[in-house]
Amino acid sequence: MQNFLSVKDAVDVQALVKEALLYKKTPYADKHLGRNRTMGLLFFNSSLRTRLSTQRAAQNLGLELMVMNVGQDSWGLEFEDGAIMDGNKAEHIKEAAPVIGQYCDIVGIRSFPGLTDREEDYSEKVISQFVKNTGRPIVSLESATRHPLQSLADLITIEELKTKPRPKVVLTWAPHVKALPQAVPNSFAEWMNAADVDFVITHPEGYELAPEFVGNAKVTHNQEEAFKDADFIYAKNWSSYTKYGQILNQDPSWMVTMEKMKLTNNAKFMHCLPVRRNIVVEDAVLDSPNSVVVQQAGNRVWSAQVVMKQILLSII
Ligand SMILES: CCC[C@H](NC(C)=O)C(=O)O
Ligand SMILES: NC(=O)OP(=O)(O)O
Repeated sequence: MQNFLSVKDAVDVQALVKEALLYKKTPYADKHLGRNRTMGLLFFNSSLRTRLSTQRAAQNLGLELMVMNVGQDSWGLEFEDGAIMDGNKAEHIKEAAPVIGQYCDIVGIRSFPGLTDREEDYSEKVISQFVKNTGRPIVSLESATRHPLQSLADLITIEELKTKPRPKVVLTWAPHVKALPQAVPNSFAEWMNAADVDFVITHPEGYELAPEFVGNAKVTHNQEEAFKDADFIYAKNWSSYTKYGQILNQDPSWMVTMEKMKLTNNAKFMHCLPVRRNIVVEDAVLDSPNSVVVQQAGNRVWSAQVVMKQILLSII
């Protein structure tokens, strides 16, 4: 595994899930694999789960760690080719990335989209420049259009909790007070399309995701219809892709409630977190035994650990 940017970097998705579940039972099985190796974690944006779970996974593999908040701890970085750097960016990615590559054997990058220029965001301008210039394997800690470590953890959770060979999994849009990226739903959709699940996406009109992520999923604007007989409900807000970065709808009727969960086949409730209680989902659902959001977040360690193992095996 050269880089981990999307499901395409997982040669065998099911094998990755099985290895991750094995790590869950034996977390220190490869405790020395990362000995004398260093991983750098660069955050352009906030994080709790990604920041802590990737550090724990690295520790389980004996990796040394460096963590940096880009822009606060380091210089502001310029990504424009040919830029005349007379603004507030002190360093160009063409220097910063290879220098980081001098210190780190693997580099994780979190960089959210700007949500104003769709072409720029969907070209993955930031993470692709790190891939081009660092000279080391790059792991996405959520990029402009994907969040693969989250999606692998989501699939691990579904695999360990499913009660039938091919569960019905529903990705439902839910309201939010801010315009959020499409990265999590995009990534969840492409991993579900790569898994053996009956996958349904439901959202209001105007929130269609990019076709390359929707794939063969069934799509409906009727949320109640989608919830019928579902085994997993995955709630997430995202801003419009078609009217890029806009909030078109804050209709509270799309919030996930116990009433709606009663339409399902006793479904588990999933969310990548952080979640806005009583905006995205009502307290009663999050506080019910059907909510698996904490177990799902715990699986981020095994998701990161199995990816780091694959990357380490490619550089040792
Ligand atoms: C893991 C989710 C990170 C981010 N969420 C927020 C609230 O910014 C998002 O929606 O992409
Ligand atoms: N789900 C997730 O990636 O959480 P953080 O943004 O807190 O890392």
